[in-house]
Amino acid sequence: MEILDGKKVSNDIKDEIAVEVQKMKERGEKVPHLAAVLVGNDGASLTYVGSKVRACERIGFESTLVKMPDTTSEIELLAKIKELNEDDNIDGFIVQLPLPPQIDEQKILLAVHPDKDVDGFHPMNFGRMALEMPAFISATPFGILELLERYNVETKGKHTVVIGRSHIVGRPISILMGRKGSPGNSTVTLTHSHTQNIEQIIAQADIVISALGVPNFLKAEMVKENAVVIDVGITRVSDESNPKGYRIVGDVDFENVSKKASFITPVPGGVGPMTIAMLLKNTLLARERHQNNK
Ligand SMILES: Nc1nc(=O)c2c([nH]1)NC[C@@H]1CN(c3ccc(C(=O)N[C@@H](CCC(=O)O)C(=O)O)cc3)C=[N+]21
Repeated sequence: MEILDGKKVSNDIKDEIAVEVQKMKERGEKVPHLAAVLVGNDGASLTYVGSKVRACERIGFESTLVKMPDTTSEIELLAKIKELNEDDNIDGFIVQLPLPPQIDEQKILLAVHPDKDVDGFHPMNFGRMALEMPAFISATPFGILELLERYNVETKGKHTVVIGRSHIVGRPISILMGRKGSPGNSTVTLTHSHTQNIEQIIAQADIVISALGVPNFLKAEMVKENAVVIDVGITRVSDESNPKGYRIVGDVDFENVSKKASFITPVPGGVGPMTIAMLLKNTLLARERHQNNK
């Protein structure tokens, strides 16, 4: 069994990006600038956005954190998005999800200019991704592809079973794994809450991607010998012995599944850190495209 070390690979990617930033500086070019909009003060969202901003600092990007109160109206958020769309200093931005209930998420995602949509959540980018056109690929699925590629995990002709059909992970990764090229060329089954005989389907998988958010869902008995197991679950469970008062757990019973898997991602330290690295990669791409369009 080999661990797909997202922590290490994400650090490698950040180092690679830092080299590119240094070259930009030497050419006298403006460095990439990422903005993140955070509405409200959800604890987990604050943590993630904080990590994104810190990562920007580390690699030499500029970053802006826009904090808005949880009473923000849809109109106010749309006005902020318009401002960021028009601000030539900002190469890319994200609106951290989830949003408070008074705000319609779909309206917000549609308002982000596709060229600045480094989350890849706009239907234009999703559609371009599905059609194998150049696009911003959302960071979590992009991170999974990058991990598979860097560890030379064969995906061609393999049966990939995706568990969960969320718009930000399950659905896009099910499309990406079946696209032409490498990683890709996989035969994909997308499973969800209405899937019948899900255990029989998972048992046939060469690659299992679990994006469910149910701790310990995937047990050793459920997976085929030598399967590749990607754990996208991140659930906070309270833990008094941890200084933070919680720890994060994945969907996979790592201790037992790892004995059977050929490759497996840990939680923490697997897909999570890759998400941040690929967001930075998308921001670098946005900067380069922006530069070339001038
Ligand atoms: N507009 C938007 N874009 C996102 O990309 C987005 C979002 N909204 N909302 C929430 C999810 C979740 N997400 C994570 C990012 C990093 C870790 C991460 O670094 N996890 C660490 C541990 C972090 C911890 O200790 O909590 C790990 O798995 O090792 C996890 C989850 C991005 N998301």
